[in-house]
Amino acid sequence: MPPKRKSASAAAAYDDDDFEAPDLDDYEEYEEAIEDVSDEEMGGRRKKSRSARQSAGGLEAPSDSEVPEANMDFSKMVLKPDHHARPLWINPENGYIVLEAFSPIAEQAQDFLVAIAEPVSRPTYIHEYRLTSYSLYAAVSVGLEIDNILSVLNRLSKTELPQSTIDHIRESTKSFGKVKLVLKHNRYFIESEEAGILQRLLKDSIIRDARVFPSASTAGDAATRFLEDKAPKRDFELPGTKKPAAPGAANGSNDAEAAAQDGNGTATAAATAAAAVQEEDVLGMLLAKDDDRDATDDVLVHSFEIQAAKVEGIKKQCADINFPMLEEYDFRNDTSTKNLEMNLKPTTQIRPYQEKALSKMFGNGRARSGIIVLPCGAGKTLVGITAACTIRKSTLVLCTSAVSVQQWKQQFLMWSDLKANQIACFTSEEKLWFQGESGIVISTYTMLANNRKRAHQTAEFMRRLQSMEWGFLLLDEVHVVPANMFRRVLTNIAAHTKLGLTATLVREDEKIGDLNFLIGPKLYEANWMDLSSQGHIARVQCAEVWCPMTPEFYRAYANAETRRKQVLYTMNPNKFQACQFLIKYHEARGDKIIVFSDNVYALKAYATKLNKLFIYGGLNHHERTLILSQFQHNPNCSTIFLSKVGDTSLDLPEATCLIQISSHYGSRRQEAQRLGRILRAKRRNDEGFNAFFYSLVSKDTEEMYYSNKRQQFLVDQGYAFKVITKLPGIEETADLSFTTQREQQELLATVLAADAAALEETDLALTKVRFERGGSGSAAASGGSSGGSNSSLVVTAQRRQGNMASLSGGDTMAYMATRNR
Ligand SMILES: Nc1ncnc2c1ncn2[C@@H]1O[C@H](COP(=O)(O)OP(=O)(O)OP(=O)(O)O)[C@@H](O)[C@H]1O
Repeated sequence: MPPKRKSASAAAAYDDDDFEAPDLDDYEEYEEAIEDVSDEEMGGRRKKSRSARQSAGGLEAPSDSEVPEANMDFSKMVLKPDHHARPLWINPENGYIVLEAFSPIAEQAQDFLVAIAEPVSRPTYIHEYRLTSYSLYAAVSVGLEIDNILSVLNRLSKTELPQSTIDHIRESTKSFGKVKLVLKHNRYFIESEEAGILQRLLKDSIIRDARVFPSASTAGDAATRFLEDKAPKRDFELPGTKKPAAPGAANGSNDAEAAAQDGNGTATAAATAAAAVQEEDVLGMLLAKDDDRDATDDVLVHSFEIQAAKVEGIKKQCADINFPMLEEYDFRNDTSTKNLEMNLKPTTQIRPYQEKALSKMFGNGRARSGIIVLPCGAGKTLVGITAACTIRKSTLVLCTSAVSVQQWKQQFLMWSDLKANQIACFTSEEKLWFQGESGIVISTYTMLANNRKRAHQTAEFMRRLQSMEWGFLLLDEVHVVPANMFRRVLTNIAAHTKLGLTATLVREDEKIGDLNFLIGPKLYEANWMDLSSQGHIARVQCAEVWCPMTPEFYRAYANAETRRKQVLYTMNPNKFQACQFLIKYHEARGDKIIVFSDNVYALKAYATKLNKLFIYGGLNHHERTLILSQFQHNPNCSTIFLSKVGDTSLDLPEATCLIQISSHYGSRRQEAQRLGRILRAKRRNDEGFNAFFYSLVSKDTEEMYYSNKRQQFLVDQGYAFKVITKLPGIEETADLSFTTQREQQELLATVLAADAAALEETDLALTKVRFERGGSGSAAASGGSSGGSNSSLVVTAQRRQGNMASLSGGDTMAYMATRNR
C-alpha cells in the first residue's frame, strides 16, 4: 500500500495531532518533509531538489557528488616560511579548507571559518570546511567584506592563497550584500548604497512592475527617483547583558600566549610563531571592520519602494539575477508597529555562544533575517526569546508540536518578564488571544498551514493572526518544514524579521537550500564538541551494538516483504535481550533511560513485555504529559519508550541514557535529534559524568547499512561511535526474555501472524488508538548484572579469562573505517 507508507513515514517530521483529520493533500506535503528516504527514492529527489534550488535563484551549494574530483597532488605547493604557525590548508581545486584544530590560534580561525564556509567535519584534530556560494552569501550578510575575507584567509593559510580560490570568492560574491529589502513604516523598500545597482534592477521588468512611485502626498520623496536615507548608527546591545566583547586581536593574542605557555618545545615554537601571526592582527582587522560597518555617518543609501504583495516574487527575481537581497528590519525606528514591553529577567544570563549568535543577527542595529544553528540542547529557545526581547514587537513562534508550544510558553515565562496572559497558544486545544495590543502567539506549523475549512473559533484566531503585523517570526526546528508549507505560512503572515532555529541543517533531499531563500542565510553555527567540552551540553559515549539475528528470525527475514523485514530485525530476540540488559544496567546506575523505536508494533511489544510506559502518536497531549511527568518525577519510572514523536523538542533534562531499537532508514537528522535528548542532561557537570547513546542494530541486515549512514552527521560533529559486538556481562544476566528456543519461536510466530495493518501502524493522530499503558510505571529497579563494573559500559575494562582476541578487545569490538563524504 504505497500511499499509506508515505503517510506513515511522514509522521517523522511532525506531531500532527493538532488536526482532526488531515487529508491526503497534507500527506503529500508532509512527505516532502521527509529527509531520509530509501536509496531508490533518493535519485529522483536529488534531481527534483536540484532544479528546485536552481529555481531558488542561483545560490546553489553543490552537493557532495557534484563537487569536482580534486587533483590531490599537492607536491608543488609552496609553503610559506612560517607555515607551521598558520593553521589552514586550502585546496586550490575544490574550495575545501582544512584547519589544524590543534593550532594555538585554531579557535579564532574557527570563528572566522564558520562565518565564511560550511563546516563539513569537525572531529578533534582536523576540521574540514567548504566554501560555497551559500556560505559566502551568509558571510556577506553578516557584514564581512570580500577584501577582508581574502586577506584573513591568506594570513591563516600555509600557502599563498590559490588564485582559483580568490577568483571563486570574488566571482560568487561580486553582487552579494549590495541590495537590501527593508520594511519601514509598513512599506517595503529596496535599498542599495550604489544607485547604479538600483538602476540595473529597474531594468528588469518584474522588478520595475512592482515599483511604487511616490504619490503627490509624498512629494518630498518624489524629488528624486531614489529616496535617500542615512545608514543607521550601530548601537546594538542585548537586553540584560553587557555589550559583546569586541572579538579580535586582544583575545586572540591571549589565547595564543596561553597556548605558548603550556605547550612543549615544538608547541611553544609554533605558538610563538602563531603569536607573530596574531601581531598582524589577523582577525581583529576583519572583525573590527564588521562591527564598524554601519557606523559611517556619511553613507548615502538609495532606495525605491515596491508593492508589499509582490515581495516574495521580487526576492526570487533578485536572487535569480544574482543580486540576493539581505532582509533587515529597522525595528528601533518602526513607529507603526506596536511595541511590546518585554525584557529578559535580571537573573537571565545568556551564554557566550548564544550572545555571539545574536550579535550576528543584530550586528548593525537592525534585525537580520536568517538561521542560527546550535546543537540540540544548547538553548536555541533562549536565543529566540532574547531576540524577541531585543526587537520588542509582537512575536509569532512556530514549532512542530503541541508539546513544544507549551515548552516555549513556559520558557518565555521563565526567562522574560512577560505575564502568562501576554502569551497566547494556538493549538487544537487552546485558542485564547493575548491581552493587550501586542503580545506573543505560539503555535505549530500545521495549525497555520492548514487551508481546509476550520471551526469558527479557529478561523477567528487565524483571521487575527493574518491581520496583525508581526515584528518577529520565530521558526523552531526550521529544517523539518517543507518549502510548500513554509510558503503557505509566510504568505499568510506579515512579519518584519524571520529567525529560523535548528540543530541539524541537513536534509537528505537537499532542500536545505530553500531555507536560504525563504528565510535568509545561516547567520551562525556552533561547534558541538566545543560546547560539550565547556559543559554547556553533555559529554556522550556513543555505541553501536551489533546483535546477531537468531537463525529462525534470519530465515524469516530473508523471505519477508519490506515492512515485515523491519519488524523482524527490530524484534530479533538478541536485540530484545540487549535492550533489556542495557535498561537493567543503566537503571542500576541511576540513569533515566529513553528507548526510541520508530516502529510502533515493536514499541508496544517491547514496552508491554518489559512493563514500561510508552508514548506514541496515538496518545493525546494530556496522556503524553502524564507519562513525561512520571518519567521526570517518579523515581520508580526510570525508563520510557518513545516513538518518533519524541525525536525533537522534548526537554527532558533527567534523561541520561538513550537506547535506539528502531529508526528511520539512514536519517542523519533523526540520529542527531535523538542524541539531543540527552545533551541537556541535568547531571552533565557532575564529575566524570557521561551520557550514553546506544544504537542496537541487527547484524547482517539492512539496518547495518542505514546505521552507518545515520551516524555521519554526528561523526562530522566529532562524535566517535564504538562498535560493540558483545555486551560484557549479558550472558551472566538472569531473567532475560526470549532466551529459550521455544520463547523465540513463539515470538517469531506472533510477528509472522500479525496482519500487515498492525505492522504498519503509524504515529499519525489519524490512527486513533486508545490509551494503552505498557505497565504501572514501576521500573524494575533490580540491579542488573553489570559485569561487575560501575564504570561506563562502553569503556568497561574487566579482568576475565579469554583468548588473544579477547585480550585485545577483538571479540566484543569491531572497527569500521568510514568515509565522511
Ligand atoms: N543561558 C542559559 N542559562 C541557563 N540555562 C540555559 C541557558 N540556555 C539554555 N538553557 C537551558 O538548556 C536547556 C536546553 O535549552 P533548549 O530547550 O532551548 O535547547 P534547544 O537548543 O532548543 O534543544 P533542541 O534542539 O533539542 O530542542 C533548557 O533546559 C534551558 O533552560
